Amino acid sequence: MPEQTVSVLGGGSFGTVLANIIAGNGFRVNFWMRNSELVEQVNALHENPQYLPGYSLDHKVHATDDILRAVSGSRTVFVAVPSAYFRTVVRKLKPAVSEDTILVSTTKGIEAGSFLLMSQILQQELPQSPTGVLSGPNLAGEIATRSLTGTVIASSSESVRERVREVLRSDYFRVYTNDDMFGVELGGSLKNIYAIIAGLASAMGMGQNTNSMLITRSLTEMARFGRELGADPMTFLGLAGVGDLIVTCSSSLSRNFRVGFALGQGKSLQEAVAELGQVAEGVNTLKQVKEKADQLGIYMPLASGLYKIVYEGYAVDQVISALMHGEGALDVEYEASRSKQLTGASACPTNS
Ligand SMILES: NC(=O)C1=CN([C@@H]2O[C@H](COP(=O)(O)OP(=O)(O)OC[C@H]3O[C@@H](n4cnc5c(N)ncnc54)[C@H](O)[C@@H]3O)[C@@H](O)[C@H]2O)C=CC1
Ligand SMILES: O=C(CO)COP(=O)(O)O
Repeated sequence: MPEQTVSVLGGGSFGTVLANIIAGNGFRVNFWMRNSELVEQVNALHENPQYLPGYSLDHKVHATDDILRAVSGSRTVFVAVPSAYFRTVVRKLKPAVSEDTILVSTTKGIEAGSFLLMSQILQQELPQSPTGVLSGPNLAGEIATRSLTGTVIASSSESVRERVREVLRSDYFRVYTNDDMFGVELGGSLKNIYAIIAGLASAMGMGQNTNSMLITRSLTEMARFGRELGADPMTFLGLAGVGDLIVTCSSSLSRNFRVGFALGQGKSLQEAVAELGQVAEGVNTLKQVKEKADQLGIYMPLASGLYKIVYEGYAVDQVISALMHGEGALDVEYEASRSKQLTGASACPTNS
């Protein structure tokens, strides 16, 4: 059987571990990145010294800076570039993809202005190709050390789900499936907001009680927002929802957590982002989600509180005090959602 080719676009840490898992499964991987100097280093050293120094890459990983060559002849293309550049990058693929090319986004962000998720951008720009979304508690640094990891491939197409499982599953990477692509993708984007809050709380010396409350209330808020936008709220109970929320709210490997931590140390957003030197998608996602929640009247006290701190200059203490003294709140919102169905009333009359 001839060697099959898979493409991975984006030479950051996640693109790098994905390329290596796929190559380890016997596929040739065309690994695209913009930076031609990095291409040479990756091909010569079999390592990505900028993003994952010391992590050996399979010899079936071939880096290139030619995006059309990277995708031609490939049936499956993973896109792992930051959301701010996603549309520009995928537009370039037009001449090289067809209805036989499966396109999978791994990017956990929301387009500014349009509120489109990355799979929706794929469908706009390359409507003939079937799409999927890969999401879950997948810190690249831990995948690189072969920590046992679970991920989710979400797509309405069974053949997309099956193909991605075939390409990615391995001894240390288990692939689950979900057909609620919108919910999975939204969960992956929303959790970055709450990871920033968890990082901030950690820098303030808060303990596990606080972290636990934050994660649980964040999950409520995410599911509430998702349900209003048409996601299946049950999706948030899976790996791409609560799973990813737990890991990014608990690990300093998360860039969003680290931005929050820097904010909690009293640094400005600009300082926090500059110090990170990589993309923390939650910074933009917060803006998009706050705007959407305001437009639709969705109650999001945690996201709104963070927005006040980050974008409106409120003192952290003032925001925390308002949250802690909020009006009575339900622990589990099942009753609230049921009463909404029965009465048509707002789903979220209570405070977080
Ligand atoms: N790093 C991680 O642990 C995980 C990341 N993700 C998601 O995957 C996406 C990619 O993340 P990472 O791989 O961590 O890398 P990253 O976000 O640091 O950057 C990815 C790559 O995109 C490139 N890039 C930057 N600007 C570009 C532009 N204008 N045009 C083309 N390429 C550009 C960078 O040079 C880098 O090679 C993010 O949206 C993230 O949410 C998902 C799961 C885990
Ligand atoms: O999404 C991730 C892990 O699942 C990575 O999180 P960060 O982008 O915060 O590093």
